[in-house]
Amino acid sequence: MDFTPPPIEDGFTAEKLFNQGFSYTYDDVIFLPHYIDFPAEAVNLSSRISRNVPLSVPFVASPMDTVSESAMAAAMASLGAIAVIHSNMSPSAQAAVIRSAKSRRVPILSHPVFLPPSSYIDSPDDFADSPYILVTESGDSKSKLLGYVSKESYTNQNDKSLKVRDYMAPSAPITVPWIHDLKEIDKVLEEKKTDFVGLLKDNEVVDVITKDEVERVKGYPKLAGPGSVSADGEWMVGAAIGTREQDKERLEHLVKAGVNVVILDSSQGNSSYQLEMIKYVKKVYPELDVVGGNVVTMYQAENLIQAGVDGLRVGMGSGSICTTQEVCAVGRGQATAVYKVSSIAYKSGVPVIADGGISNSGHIVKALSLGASTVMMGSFLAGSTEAPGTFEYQVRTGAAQVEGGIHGLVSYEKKYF
Ligand SMILES: NC(=O)C1=CN([C@@H]2O[C@H](COP(=O)(O)OP(=O)(O)OC[C@H]3O[C@@H](n4cnc5c(N)ncnc54)[C@H](O)[C@@H]3O)[C@@H](O)[C@H]2O)C=CC1
Ligand SMILES: O=c1[nH]c(=O)c2[nH+]cn([C@@H]3O[C@H](COP(=O)(O)O)[C@@H](O)[C@H]3O)c2[nH]1
Ligand SMILES: [K+]
Repeated sequence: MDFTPPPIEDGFTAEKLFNQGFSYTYDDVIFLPHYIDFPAEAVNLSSRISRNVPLSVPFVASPMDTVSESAMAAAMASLGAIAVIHSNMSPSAQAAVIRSAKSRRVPILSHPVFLPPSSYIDSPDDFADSPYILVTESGDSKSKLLGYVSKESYTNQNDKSLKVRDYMAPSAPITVPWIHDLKEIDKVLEEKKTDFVGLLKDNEVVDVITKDEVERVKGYPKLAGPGSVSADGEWMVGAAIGTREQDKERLEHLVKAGVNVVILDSSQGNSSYQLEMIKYVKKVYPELDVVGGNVVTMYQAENLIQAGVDGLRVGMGSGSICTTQEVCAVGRGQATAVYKVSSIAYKSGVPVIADGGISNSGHIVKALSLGASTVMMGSFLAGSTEAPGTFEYQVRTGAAQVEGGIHGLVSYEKKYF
């Protein structure tokens, strides 16, 4: 950068601000504007959730049962981000969620509905949130496709006493292999002049993708990189485990399902239990990245780094529904926690996940500018999965805004408040 800033000390450097004994949350601090000498598009958001797991977009969906299961994991991976599957389910169920997310190629959430030919449709609700009902020989996703009924043809159908076979579209819907990505699906929709296709995996219809959905997702702001695809060409998925004996068996299931990074899910990560688990993972699965936490102090972080973690999850009491500070009287303002832990983690090449308390893209810019490599979100993402598809848009506009936001900051040599 050819611009040399004028020697005017104005505001506080981060070094000074975060060493006065106070603890700041994101909303207690704001950066001073500086000098811009590159376009927002020049900001590259690609990052790493842990030492060896790269992301095109620095967002991580939190291991919460209201946030991260297969739909969120597929959507995050397709956007170049990642989700961490929660562990409030059996090990085999958690492994199945990982497999289902890794076996998709489109970020569109669909829940296909199937009926046998001799059944009736009683109300539009029978369509659930799918615009089509597929008619198959035995009414399930694995049997022969016979035809389909669209929601509007059902509502226009005046004689509701008819069986679906009497008014279904006679031609079986077009199907394509599940491994088709959006571009390939779009081509088939054009060529076959159809409004939707079924995705077939081992002769089972696993998804129904409509033209409208493809148009909607295509319209999103461009994203920096490809989806977060692992070396084996599959989408990347994370998973949370605890630090008890039975979590070692859980981990075995997850590794077999292809998990790419495992997060030790604890409100206080600096414990003998977690140190043991970190050493266990590094010994038994040296190829697997393990993230330790949660931590908020340099001492906690140092212990986990010495034990061999590949990432640190930072936050105590920072989550929107977090009760740690009220319940246990421990925690730290998230801006201070991220700044302090990042200030030593980067010396060991350990990426920091700023976990919790994100409710707007300004918080994301702050977390990343204070030293985090990625931000982990729960409530900011949870609301969007109700309306399938808003989630992708939220992340994409978040990424675009963050590109813009960081744009004004990274031109700093040091950060001023
Ligand atoms: N920032 C925050 O406040 C965070 C809160 N959480 C939430 O808290 C939930 C669980 O966190 P924790 O209760 O801390 O779970 P935890 O599993 O870390 O601890 C639960 C209790 O079990 C004990 N324990 C853990 N491993 C043990 C072992 N091997 N042998 C004997 N005792 C052992 C712990 O000391 C603790 O008393 C997470 O699933 C998440 O929902 C999670 C992360 C961050
Ligand atoms: O004390 C807690 N009790 C809980 O039940 C709980 N659930 C989630 N979390 C933590 O909050 C983070 C998500 O925070 P946001 O919703 O603000 O993104 C998550 O990533 C967690 O760190 C919890 N903390
Ligand atoms: K939290």
